[in-house]
Amino acid sequence: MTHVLEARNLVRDYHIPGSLFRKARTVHALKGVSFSVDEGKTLAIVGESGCGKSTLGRIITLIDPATAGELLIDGKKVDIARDGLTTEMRRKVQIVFQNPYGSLNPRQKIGDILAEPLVINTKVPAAERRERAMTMLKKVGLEEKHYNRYPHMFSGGQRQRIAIARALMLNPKLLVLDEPVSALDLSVQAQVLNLLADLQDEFKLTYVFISHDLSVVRYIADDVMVMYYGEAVEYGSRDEVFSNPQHSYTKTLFAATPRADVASIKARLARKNAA
Ligand SMILES: Nc1ncnc2c1ncn2[C@@H]1O[C@H](COP(=O)(O)OP(=O)(O)OP(=O)(O)O)[C@@H](O)[C@H]1O
Repeated sequence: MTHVLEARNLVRDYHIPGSLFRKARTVHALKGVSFSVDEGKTLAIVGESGCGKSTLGRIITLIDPATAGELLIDGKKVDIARDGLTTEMRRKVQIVFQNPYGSLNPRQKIGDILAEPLVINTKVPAAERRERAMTMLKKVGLEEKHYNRYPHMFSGGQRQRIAIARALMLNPKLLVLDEPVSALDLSVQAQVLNLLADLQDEFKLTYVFISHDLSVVRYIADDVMVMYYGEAVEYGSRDEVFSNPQHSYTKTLFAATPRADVASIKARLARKNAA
């Protein structure tokens, strides 16, 4: 079976120019990271701040280039230097960021926010754009009456639903979710995680879920990759990694994390495991 996403030995260096007070230096943000994700599955990428999670997310989403390595999306090799990237390839991968306040244009109505990816990337006529935006609003648990409202009129959880809806407008295969629930209250986190699980089932979506929160990862992930200073120090199925962490960093990380599972998260996990 072809993986929806495969990374082989991805490397990313950042060159920081020198100044009067400091020598030029290179930050090795990713030091050769390899993994794959199959259709409909979720790979969680965990690690503390600065370990390279977001750098990896930006490379997978084709926002940033890698310095070396190979990236395959849906079996097709991506030019990691980004030259010659096709629109089709870009449409297959979308990203949802942590901050639903910052990622939506405050001056745009929700309907226009959702239609924008279609305006930029397709020739879909206006009436159909409106219809597709309305349909997507309902898929993420919002209503038609929200179409003409502005982002500031929504709660944090609703805004994250809007960001998810926008990411799905081009029917991507892969969603990179960069700390998508970290800014939300615990009960709202559970609702958004359940929505993501439902959308994954419905659209056979593949997720790369970037998080520092192990209770969330435990709920959402099929596989887990633990990163530490730009390296994958642990990579395996969720159960393997959680029940038998190998690396000393992972053991410390797990020991330091409170088990704050929400009741509804547990219920959903039980349903997922029983399926
Ligand atoms: N544009 C950049 N220029 C220089 N260094 C960078 C840049 N982006 C990231 N880095 C460095 O690369 C390393 C990895 O950063 P990255 O943001 O990927 O980590 P992270 O695990 O996502 O952290 P956080 O959770 O805080 O976002 C860090 O040392 C960071 O300082």
